[in-house]
Parts: sequence; C-alpha cells; structure tokens
Amino acid sequence: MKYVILASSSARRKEFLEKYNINFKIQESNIKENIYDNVSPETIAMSLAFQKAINVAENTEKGSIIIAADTIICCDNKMLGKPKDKQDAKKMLLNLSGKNHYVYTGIAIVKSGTNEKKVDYSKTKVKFRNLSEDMIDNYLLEKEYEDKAGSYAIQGKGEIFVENIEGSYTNVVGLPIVKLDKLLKEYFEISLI
Ligand SMILES: Cc1cn([C@H]2C[C@H](O)[C@@H](COP(=O)(O)OP(=O)(O)OP(=O)(O)O)O2)c(=O)[nH]c1=O
Repeated sequence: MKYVILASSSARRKEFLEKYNINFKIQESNIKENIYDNVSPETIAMSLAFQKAINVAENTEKGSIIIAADTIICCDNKMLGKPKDKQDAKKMLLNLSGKNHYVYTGIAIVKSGTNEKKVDYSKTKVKFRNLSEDMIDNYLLEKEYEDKAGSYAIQGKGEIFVENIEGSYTNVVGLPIVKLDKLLKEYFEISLI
C-alpha cells in the first residue's frame, strides 16, 4: 500500500477518504489562499490545491503521495471563498439567492521528491431558491457557514437553500470523489474501492 497524505484541515475531506480503501494520514498545509479576480475560477482552485500539495510535499519523505484540494464558488462572474465574518456570510447568501452559481474544486496529487504530479478540477452548477432575509438570519444563528466557501454547507442545513444541482455532489462538499479515484487510478495506481 502506498503512503498517502491528505494535505487538508477540512473534516469533510478527511471523512470522504475514511470511507474508502486507503491508508492515509493528515498533514495540514500552510499557505495563504489569495483569490485573484482576473484569473479563471478553475485556475485559482487548481493553483491553490497545487500550492497546498507542494507545501506539504516539501516536508515529507520522498515517494509520499500527497492529495490536496481547494473549493471556491463563482456567481455572476465573481469569486467567493470563505466568509470573513457573519456580515460577509450574509452578503454572500443574499447574493446567491434565487440564482445559479458554480462550485469549483481543484485537486492536486503530487509524489514528493519526484516530478510526478496531476492537477485537475471539477465544476458543479447549483441553483438556489429565493432566500428571505429571515431564512438567512436564522441559518447564520448556527456556525455551519463559518468555514465554507460561499457561506453554506449543502451537506448540512444549507441543503434547504438548494433547488437543484447539475454535476458532482461530492465536488460541492469539497472533494470530487469520482474524479479523485480516476486520477489516482490512472496516474498513481491507487484505487479507492
Ligand atoms: C459550498 C460548500 C463548501 N464546503 C467547504 C468545502 C471546503 O472545506 C470549504 C472551502 O475551503 P477550502 O479552502 O477549499 O478548504 P479548507 O480551508 O476547509 O481546508 P484545507 O485548505 O485545509 O484543505 O468549503 C462544504 O463543506 N459544503 C458546501 O456546500
């Protein structure tokens, strides 16, 4: 069994991998997540995922396989990351109300000490219903929004905002598992199932 490291502090990403046939350990990356407006969302998501993977690869033994991901949201051609505070979260949810937005998750897989790497992304279209200010205020009473791109969690009470989705559900939660399994299989001879 190859040695796999998940370069993530995200509980959701850890839970995904725990379900499958893979021995892994967690080593968190330490990068600054800047979002630039003049770069495409998929490029930003892939670039941040790659930076996370490389940051961890620098501190691991040669041959370790490092998996990292980054999730961002794009609505009306504007990119949204995690909210700074409750006010910022409210602004984001008001902005998402009644509209379609896109969730992008970049994935990077890097073999430390070698030139082997693979970077890709997944994109999901999410349609929000119309949200009243009361619904948003009530949602924000709990902390679910705090560390989520776009300020909602589809896997939590945020599901009540989602009219429908087109594309991968696991991508919205932060780790497109089908894409990850395909990349691991094709390029690193690792199978999740
Ligand atoms: C839209 C949405 C996002 N999210 C989460 C997935 C990501 O964890 C988070 C976006 O932040 P990220 O910067 O992608 O990840 P992170 O900071 O949580 O973890 P790390 O960088 O250490 O890997 O938003 C949900 O859990 N549910 C959702 O419905």
